[in-house]
Amino acid sequence: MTHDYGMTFPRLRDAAGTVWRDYTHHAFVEGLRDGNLPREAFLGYLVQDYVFLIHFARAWALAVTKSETLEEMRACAATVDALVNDEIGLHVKTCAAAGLSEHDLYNAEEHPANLAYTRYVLDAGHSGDFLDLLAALAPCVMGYGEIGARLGPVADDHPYADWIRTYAGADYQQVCRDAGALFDGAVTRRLGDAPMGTPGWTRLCQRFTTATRLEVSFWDMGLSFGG
Ligand SMILES: Cc1ncc(CN)c(N)n1
Repeated sequence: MTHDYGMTFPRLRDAAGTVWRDYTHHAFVEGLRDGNLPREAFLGYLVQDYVFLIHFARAWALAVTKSETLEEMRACAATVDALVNDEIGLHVKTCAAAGLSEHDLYNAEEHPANLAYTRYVLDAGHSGDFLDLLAALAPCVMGYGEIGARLGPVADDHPYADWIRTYAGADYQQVCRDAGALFDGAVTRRLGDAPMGTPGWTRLCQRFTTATRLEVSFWDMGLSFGG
């Protein structure tokens, strides 16, 4: 499946092998698709995902500081904005309907799977360079883009219509295309026109695949809330 998320992303996705499918076709995702995911699993996941997005936005803010060009800074800053001002609105609205305030969400205790993922991404940025960080960030952005595109469009009475529409929607798909263009430009700038085969490329593949595995663990965590 291709959604015009640039050239770098599909190469890293292919290098990740079956782990990518484990993530994008996980039982949790299939439960969202057919509507049979238990509500407790969804809400437990959503609370954790709110906290995830807070730390994920911190990681994109770190990417602003690791940028080498104004164009890179602007693209990373726009992603911080999309996370804390758009995507998170889904979580706030859905959880409010279930009786949870944003204060409750912000102060929720982090599940170890959540902690492992977000701190891995932040560490990729602290211990590595801009590309290390982008490679760790990419599975999150583009994976949900692929999932949303596959699960949408959806009927109004689907139990997970809001979630699916958020990721299938034009705004989120644009975030994915912008991130893909950012990634392509950053790779060309730092690794040249033929990045595959460079030592830097091998590291990117490792970062991307590890972050994808952490996405699988995140869905596993979500299912564990289902009782
Ligand atoms: C764990 C996770 N991964 C990705 C996304 C999509 N931004 C998300 N909300 N949560």
